[in-house]
Parts: sequence; C-alpha cells; structure tokens
Amino acid sequence: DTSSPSSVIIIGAGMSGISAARTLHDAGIHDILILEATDRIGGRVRQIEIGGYPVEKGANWVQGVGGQKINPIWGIAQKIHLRNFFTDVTDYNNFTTMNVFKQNGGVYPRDVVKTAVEIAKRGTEFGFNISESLKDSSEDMSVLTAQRLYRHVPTDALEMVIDFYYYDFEDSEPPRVTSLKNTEPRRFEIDFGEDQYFVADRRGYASVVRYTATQFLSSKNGIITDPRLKLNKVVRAINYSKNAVTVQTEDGSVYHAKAAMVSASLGVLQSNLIEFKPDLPSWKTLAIYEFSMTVFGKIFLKFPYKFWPTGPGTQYFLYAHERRGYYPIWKHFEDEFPGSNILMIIITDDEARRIERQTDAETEAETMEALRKMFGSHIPNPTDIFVARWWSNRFFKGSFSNWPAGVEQYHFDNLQKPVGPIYFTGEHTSEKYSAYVHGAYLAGIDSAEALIKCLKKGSGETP
Ligand SMILES: Cc1cc2nc3c(=O)[nH]c(=O)nc-3n(C[C@H](O)[C@H](O)[C@H](O)COP(=O)(O)OP(=O)(O)OC[C@H]3O[C@@H](n4cnc5c(N)ncnc54)[C@H](O)[C@@H]3O)c2cc1C
Repeated sequence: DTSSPSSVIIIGAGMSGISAARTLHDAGIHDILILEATDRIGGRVRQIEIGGYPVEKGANWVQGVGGQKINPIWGIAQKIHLRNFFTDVTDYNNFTTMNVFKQNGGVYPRDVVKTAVEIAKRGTEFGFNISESLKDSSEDMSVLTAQRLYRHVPTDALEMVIDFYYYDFEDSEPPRVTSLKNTEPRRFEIDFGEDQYFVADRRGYASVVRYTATQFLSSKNGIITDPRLKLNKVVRAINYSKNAVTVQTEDGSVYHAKAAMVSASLGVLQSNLIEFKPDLPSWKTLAIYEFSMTVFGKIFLKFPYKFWPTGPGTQYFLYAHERRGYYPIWKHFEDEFPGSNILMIIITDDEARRIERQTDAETEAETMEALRKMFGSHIPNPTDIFVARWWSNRFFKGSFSNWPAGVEQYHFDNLQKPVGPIYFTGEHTSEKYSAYVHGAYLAGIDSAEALIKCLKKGSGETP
C-alpha cells in the first residue's frame, strides 16, 4: 500500500521521536507520519507487572533535579503528578548506613566501608580535576586511566562493588571503557541538579511520553487515535535522494516524504534492521560504530515475604563478589509498594548479556545462591521472576549509549548530522545529555529544529 507523501516521516515513537514530531507540528508542519515498530509509544520507557505490581523495565529515574535549570522531564512529571521517590544516590554517607554484603555472607564493618568510600570519593574528585584540565585539549583518557594516575585502582571485592556503584551503575560500562573528559563530571548534574527521583506510578513513566504525544496528536480517553501515528510498522529500508525519501516497512508498505527523522537507538543503527539505500557515508557509519551501546540489565524477583532490611538508609544493598559486576546492586520496593516483597537487581555489560542469554530458571538459581549467602539458607524461593531483555530485542539492541575513551567530539557530532534528507535524533544524539530520557527529549527538539530550518529554505538538504 502506498500513501500520499508527507513532509516528514519520523521513525520511532520513543521520547525523542515524539518530541521531534511535536516540534515539527508546533512549527506548522502538520503533514507528518510516525512509524513505530512496536504496538505502543514510549520505546525504552516501559512498565511491566510482576505479581500485580507495576515496575519499570526501562528508564526508572528522573535524573537531574534541584539545580539551576529545570529538567524538562521533571517539569512534565510535576505537571502530571507522576508518583516518585527521592533516591539518595549522591549522598556518599549513605554507604555507611547501607548494607554491603560479603561474598560468602556477613556485612562489612561500617568503618571499613566508610574508608573505602572515602578513597573512592577522592579518586572521583581527582578524576574531575583531570577532566577539567583536558576540556580544551584533544587529549582524553578512560576513567580507569585516571584511577591509575591517582594510584588507586579498585581491586578487592568491596572496592570493586563501590566502583561499580559510582561508574557502571551510571554509565553501564566499566571505567576501562568510559571517556573521562566526556563523562565526568556529569553534565546533567551541573545543569539540572544532583537529585534523582525514582518513578513508581501505575500509569508508568511512559505517561511522560504519552503526555507529550497528546499535546499534538488527537486522542480519545487517553488513547491516541491520530492517523499520523502508525504502530506495528517496522521500517526495513530507507531509499533517499537529494530531497526525497521512500520508506519501506516489513509488511510491504511504502511511504514517501521530503525528509525522514530516524530516532531508532544506536544499537538498532549498529544492526542491519534498517537498510539505507544508498549506503550511509563512511563518516556516518564510523560514528555509529565507534560509539557504545550499553546493556543495563534489570531483574525483578517477587517473594512470598521479605527477609531483607528495610527502613531509612536501606533502599539499596550491595553484594561484593570477587567477580566484578556479579549481581552487585539490589533495591527493595518497601517505600514504593509496601508489602510488595519485590527486589530489583542491576547488572550491566557482559554480565547483563550473559544473563539475557541464559534461561530465567538459571538466573533465578544464581540470584538465590547469592541471596542465601547474604540472608541464610532458610529464605524462600521467589514466586515470580522477570528478566528485562533489551539487548536481545531487535528494536533496541541495548539500553543507552555511553561515550568511550578515544572517541572524538567530531565523531559525536557526526552521530547527529543529517545525511541528505535523513535526519537523526535519539538519546545518543543529545549534545549534553546522551543516555537519559531528558537527553532524548531535548535531542528531539534540536534535530527537529535543524530539519525545520532546511524545510523552510525549501530543500531537505544538509545545511
Ligand atoms: C534498562 C534501562 C534503564 C534506563 N534507566 C534510565 C533512567 O533511570 N533514567 C533515564 O533518564 N534514562 C534511563 N534509560 C535511558 C532512556 O530510557 C533512554 O535514553 C530514552 O528512553 C531513549 O529514547 P529514544 O527516543 O532516544 O529511543 P527509544 O526509546 O529506543 O525510541 C526509539 C523507538 O524506535 C522504535 N524503532 C526501532 N527500530 C525501528 C524500526 N526499524 N522501525 C520503526 N520503529 C523502530 C523503537 O521501538 C522505539 O519505540 C534507561 C534505559 C534502559 C533500557
């Protein structure tokens, strides 16, 4: 089936695609078409249920609150009264009241944890200072190199789990990979503030995306009915010339437009899901392949009753294993959903890929072994398990981008640059806030504004 041409086809209805579409709409470009591969909008913001409780398998925190500027996602969250909880992640002292478990049982004495945290904190500050000194130079290094310069590379199980908490928990890749200059200190914290809020709302974090969508797409009772949004449309090919695009979907439909806005994740761009005809130029391909698409994994376990500590300072507990990143970070849901008896585990990178590949029964057995080391052999098995699989999903191929050491600013700029009439958006194109929901939102606006300039000039060409 072939439909009448639009001005712009937007590929993907996640935060960035919806924000780009709204920006186009607000600029008077109403003949747009949004093609989304899945049966919903929201993309990597997605709620699921475990044992009757709603949890977020993708984005969970609104990160960057309490600073000089208002994080746009926080603005929307306030407007729609999204239920959320303050997370004390930047308070280093939290560790002293937090439970850090030893590999084979028992907790570390608090003063031992406190000392390890203080060393880690000084290492981070040392890194900040080097990072500042590199800002105007072409030099960069990994976070690990900065730790070596500081003459303290975390090596024992306790140091490693604290290191994981400060770096991998945020970047989803180890310090060995992450660019110091482009990651530390974190830009969103400087601009929007250091506070973070954990979303736990039955409507889901994705209601932020739906709210943005209903500002320009027609809807009935909260359900979007606008014909300009087409769900279950998997884009497989984009043919382009100087100022026209033809988009083909898996079901054999063909759509024509003056320009396309691709919001699919960096992981999708690194895969061969979408074929570009002609091939993208090598400067573009290189930028896509050089950047990292990380895997931030989440496991949810539901138990018949709770056997972990609750109360102030217990939001998290850490498991310090000699194998770095082995089921390191655990969070309970007593504050969000009292009596839910749910635990969430965070894993990243190779461990997250390994866990996606194995069966849930295998993962359950591993997590129970760890829990029995921590809490004793008497604890019950879970009644439910949910393992998020973002990496195996062909529409995502990972969780969010990370800037690896050695990748230059111009490579990053090339990620965002249009190729003829094909524009790019998505969290990975956000100038300052890549990886985050607010990055996706702001990138959508930036990419759309660049496209609007071109359309108004009467051509869809690269500026
Ligand atoms: C596990 C996890 C935890 C996270 N935690 C946080 C957090 O706490 N805080 C935070 O700020 N951020 C977090 N993030 C990151 C945040 O979710 C993303 O940065 C943001 O949602 C990305 O939005 P996007 O529009 O760039 O991409 P996406 O949400 O991926 O949207 C792209 C859309 O394109 C669609 N698509 C892909 N391929 C095609 C195709 N071929 N044809 C048609 N459609 C296609 C996809 O289905 C998707 O809907 C997390 C992400 C994950 C996965």
